[in-house]
Amino acid sequence: MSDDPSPWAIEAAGLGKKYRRGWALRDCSFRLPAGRICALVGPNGAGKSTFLGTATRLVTPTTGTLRLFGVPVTDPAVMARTAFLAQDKPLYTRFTVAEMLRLGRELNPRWDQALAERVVRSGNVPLTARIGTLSGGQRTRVAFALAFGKRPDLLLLDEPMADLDPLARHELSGLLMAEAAEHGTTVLMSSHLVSEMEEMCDYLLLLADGRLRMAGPTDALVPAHMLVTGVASGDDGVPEELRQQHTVVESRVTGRQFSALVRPGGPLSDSWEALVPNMEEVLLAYLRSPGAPDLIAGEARLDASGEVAA
Ligand SMILES: Nc1ncnc2c1ncn2[C@@H]1O[C@H](COP(=O)(O)OP(=O)(O)OP(=O)(O)O)[C@@H](O)[C@H]1O
Repeated sequence: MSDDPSPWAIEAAGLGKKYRRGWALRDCSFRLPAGRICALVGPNGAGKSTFLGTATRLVTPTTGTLRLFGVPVTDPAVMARTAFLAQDKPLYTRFTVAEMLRLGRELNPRWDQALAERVVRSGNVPLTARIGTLSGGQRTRVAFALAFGKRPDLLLLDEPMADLDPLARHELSGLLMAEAAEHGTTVLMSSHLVSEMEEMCDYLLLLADGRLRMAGPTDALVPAHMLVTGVASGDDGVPEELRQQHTVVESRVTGRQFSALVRPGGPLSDSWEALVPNMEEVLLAYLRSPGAPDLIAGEARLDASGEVAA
């Protein structure tokens, strides 16, 4: 989208949402380049749906600002460019599938009927069936068809794959990646299926307890870590040299051996064995270690006033 004022699909600056029980999202600042497929991960209650709610104007932030393609999310112009697949997949149960797609066509000027029908038909969902008679997974497919059919520039998906069978997940994630690549669509997708996210996504946001713990391109974040094992030494078994020269995200001592997930600050000692972790190992280490320093990659950094952070 060359005429866009901004190469950033999402810019969040100091974004926060406070409910009576407390902060659901706190001081969330990052930016997501247009055209990326981004995983939004984190434990239950981390604030993922709350963030997606702010991007779809269903949730009004308590603090901060959010811009989509350089335009404040409060500007009605951005709504035509986004599609949202909510966790509970709200659809009209009395409508038939065909009527639901017709509604999509009438409400959206960029509607792609052929694509929407392809998504529905490839799951053998009859166009004449009433939504209320469909299985959970079939309804999800119809909701996918509505979101894809809108041909959005930004597709926001809240746990889209949760009730799909493995075959349907595979097929729809393939379609999602192909559509995104062909049309330059930016996708932000929350999910607990980390290994699937690792295959699909090239950008990552990790939320925990309402806070952004990690943000950036996956090929910058994941390889910034190593799994290190060696002979335990020192007071608590974790070698002092490891702590002094590298950032230890998580460590464990079993008998005479220590193991740790670290962000190397330089070459690692030859006396330790080092392996490259996968995305799940990195995410789990951060989630088990709330005190570990956050990792916001340079490209993703924005400060609370919306300036590019150092
Ligand atoms: N409308 C609301 N009123 C009060 N508290 C809310 C509301 N919506 C969310 N919360 C709280 O905000 C926090 C974040 O919730 P949110 O739904 O954003 O988490 P999530 O990461 O999407 O979780 P999950 O993986 O379980 O879907 C939770 O503690 C939740 O109880």
